[in-house]
Amino acid sequence: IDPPYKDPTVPVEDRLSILSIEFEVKIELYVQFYGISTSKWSVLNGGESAPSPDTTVSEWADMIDGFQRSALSTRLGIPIIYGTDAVHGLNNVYGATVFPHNVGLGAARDENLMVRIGKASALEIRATGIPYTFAPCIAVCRDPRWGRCYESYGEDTELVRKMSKIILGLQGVPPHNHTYGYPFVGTGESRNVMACAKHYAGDGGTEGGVNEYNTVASYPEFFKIHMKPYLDALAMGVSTVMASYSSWNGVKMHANKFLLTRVLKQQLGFQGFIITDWEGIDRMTSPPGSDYKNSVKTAINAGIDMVMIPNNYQRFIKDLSELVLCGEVPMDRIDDAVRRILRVKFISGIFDQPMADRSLLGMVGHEKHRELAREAVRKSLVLLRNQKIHNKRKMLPLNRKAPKILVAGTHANNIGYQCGGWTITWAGKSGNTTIGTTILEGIKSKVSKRTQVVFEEKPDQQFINNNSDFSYAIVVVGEPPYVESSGDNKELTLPADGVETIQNVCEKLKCLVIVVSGRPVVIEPYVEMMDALVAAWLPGSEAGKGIADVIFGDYDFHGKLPRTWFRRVDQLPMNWGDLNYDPLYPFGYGLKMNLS
Ligand SMILES: OC[C@@H]1[C@@H](O)[C@H](O)[C@@H](O)c2nc(-c3ccccc3)cn21
Repeated sequence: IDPPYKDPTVPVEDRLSILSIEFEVKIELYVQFYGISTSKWSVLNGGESAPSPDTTVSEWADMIDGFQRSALSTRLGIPIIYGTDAVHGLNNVYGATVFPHNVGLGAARDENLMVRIGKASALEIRATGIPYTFAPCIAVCRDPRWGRCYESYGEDTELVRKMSKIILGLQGVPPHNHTYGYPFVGTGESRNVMACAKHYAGDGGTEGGVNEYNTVASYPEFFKIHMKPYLDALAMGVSTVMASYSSWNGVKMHANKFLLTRVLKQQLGFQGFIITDWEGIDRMTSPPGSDYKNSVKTAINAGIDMVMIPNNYQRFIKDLSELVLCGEVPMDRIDDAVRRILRVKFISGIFDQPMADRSLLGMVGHEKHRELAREAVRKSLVLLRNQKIHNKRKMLPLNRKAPKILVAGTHANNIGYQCGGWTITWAGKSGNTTIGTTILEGIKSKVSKRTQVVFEEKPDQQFINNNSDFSYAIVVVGEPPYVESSGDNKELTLPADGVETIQNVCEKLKCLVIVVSGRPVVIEPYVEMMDALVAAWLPGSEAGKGIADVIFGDYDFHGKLPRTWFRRVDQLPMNWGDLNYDPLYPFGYGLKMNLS
């Protein structure tokens, strides 16, 4: 007969108490690490440690079910929770729907769309057997020089709070009388996943936008700008919160007992679990890991419940065991962490349905999800400039019956570029990295059969002079993919080949420039030569269809800037509401074509 804690009809808190007593040796903490698993631990893949890019969904499910079977075969049979960064769809898995990155969703400002994206993402995540995603990032990016600015919904806290509704799609909608701060995951047929509000807190406020650095602010300012989105996450029943690598006023977040325990757990009443970032304990010191045992003590006593350890988990267990045995980490701190993790595991349904639901395999990359992503692309585009041509009609919407058009630019025919970082691989890559529609393909499918579409990635002046019969040109340029610290950038200039293409094309032809980037970039010097300018952010796998829908006039523009578009980087940081606010285009700016 199964022990009572395995009986789904027993209330969660009772299952919790029964199982907690069952623990033979309580000092074995839940160690979140990659690779091997046992009953009390869990498993994850970081951005770069997923199986090979061409792993099929069913091979993912086989792998994770394999981990789970080993966990269930132990004495207590406590299932693991496998975590992954599905931050804009199931972005690790080839063929999954890749939604626009958060900066574009912030431009769309559509809360209902966020819930639908969360639901669709949860179905695709669940198809692999994964019950847990390290999303959403609810950072409030205050400086676009930060390499993770595209993971933030915008510079404005209230906008980020609204977009955090994706949690309701990922985890399901809790009942109206749900206890504030108590984890919620729907376990019905909707197939939800555990979410993770990250990175707590102030990750988007570091000085100079330097990743993992230091956010300087008074507590009222820090709370108002960076912590308020966590109030919404707790209200929606977010199951987990990830601590930030960064510091507040010089104190590492992973060591901050006031913010982790006093505020988040005690004042706000968060009853899920707090997880470190990857090697977050190691990075509490410089060089990383240089005072490891003391960092373990500080982090666990500060309120960390689960620890993400990709490699040397044996050292962690040894150090923590010694710290508990000699009383430097109290047993009731361990009990609290274990209860929180088990609570979330019970609530997630993983005890009752530990194995992958193979009936969901067809959900990955489903046409309905791609249509949803196409809608998200449409709504994320921001029209920044739309000039009259020869004092007649405006550049946009484009004439889909034009006899001959030029499509140019490094980002016109490149799935990897339009998806950005966190796509198949951690940093993302150039080329045909997954299934989707490039911007060139979208244009070709939208124009008339008689229209000749010429694609030239980097046309020189000779090419333009030899082809003066183009009706107009569409130039698609932007940033190459980047992730975390590799995206930190003080100049924020377009790559030289992008600037050259704009100049070569737009000086001679009527041109629409589409910028594919994770953030505003330097464009003021070139704007005057553009007849139209669209910010497309990092639109994902369905960029081609969504962009063509709008620039040819089937839909009007909807997006508004989720962040200030600066003139020069020496103005940064510069956010809506600052004194000396002198942007090229202000927060909230966005034109329409006013289609009749
Ligand atoms: O992928 C797991 C987590 C992710 O959820 C966090 O948002 C992110 O800060 C993060 N950085 C690394 C990571 C950074 C450098 C080297 C190796 C891994 C791993 N992770």
